[in-house]
Formats: sequence, structure tokens, C-alpha cells
Amino acid sequence: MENNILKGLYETIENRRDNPKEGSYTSYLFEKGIDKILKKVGEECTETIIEASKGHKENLKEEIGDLVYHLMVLMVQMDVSLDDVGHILASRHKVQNNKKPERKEIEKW
Ligand SMILES: N=c1c2ncn([C@@H]3O[C@H](COP(=O)(O)OP(=O)(O)OP(=O)(O)O)[C@@H](O)[C@H]3O)c2ncn1[C@@H]1O[C@H](COP(=O)(O)O)[C@@H](O)[C@H]1O
Repeated sequence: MENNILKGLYETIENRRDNPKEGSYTSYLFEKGIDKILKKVGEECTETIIEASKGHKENLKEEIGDLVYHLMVLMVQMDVSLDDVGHILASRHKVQNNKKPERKEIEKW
């Protein structure tokens, strides 16, 4: 996914928050508020899981698009920038072999 697409979409979402527009789905979400946004993130996450588990790749791409969009609405609502997340991913990217060691079986209760 091109970084510019995410940046452009983020800016449009910020603009919809600051200048509500008639007929805009994004403005509708901001008007409804945080509970509605969280509900949509949950729904899109569930739909993504369902399509992945069925192996429906084309539907999966659509659902991931919906999920990313709704996550970005949540980011704008909570004032989390793309750079905030980018910095976290970049710092983690430097650290490899992240799998935690298996816990030992409990033998004695
Ligand atoms: N990327 C998206 C995007 N992805 C998904 N959706 C909307 O997310 C909704 C998901 O479908 P659902 O069936 O789950 O929801 P619904 O029944 O329509 O709505 P609810 O009543 O459940 O809230 C659809 O209405 C889609 O239109 C999006 N709406 C807007 N954008 C982008 O946001 C920007 C601003 O759009 P507007 O705010 O509409 O001007 C534009 O660049 C758009 O492309």
C-alpha cells in the first residue's frame, strides 16, 4: 500500500472532523462519536476474520480496506498520528526474534 494513500486519507478524515460535510460518511461517524467508531472497528475486525477463515481473498481485501479506514477514523478521533504509529513500528522493526520463549509446563500444582 502506498504511504501517500494513507497520508491523503488521514488528511481527508481530519478535514471531515474539522469541517463536517453533508453526505459524508466520515462526518456521520464523528457526529455519532467514539462509541459508534469503536463499534465499527469491532464489526470490521470481525468481518475481516470471517473472510480470512473462509479463505475468500477478494472479500478479505475489501474488509481489510474497511478496517484500515475505520481504524484511521479512530486514530483521528483519539489524536494518534500516522507518525505516532510509524515510530512504534520502526522501533520494533529494529528488534528481531520477538517470539517469547515457551513457558515451562507446570508439573507440580
Ligand atoms: N475509505 C473509506 C471507506 N471505507 C469504508 N467506508 C464506509 O464504511 C461503511 C462500511 O459499511 P457497513 O455496511 O459496515 O456500514 P453502513 O451500513 O454503511 O453504516 P453504519 O450504519 O453501520 O454506520 C460504508 O458505508 C462505506 O462507505 C468508507 N467511507 C469513506 N472512505 C473514504 O473516506 C473519505 C471521505 O469520505 P466521506 O466522508 O464519505 O466524504 C473518502 O476518501 C472515502 O473514500
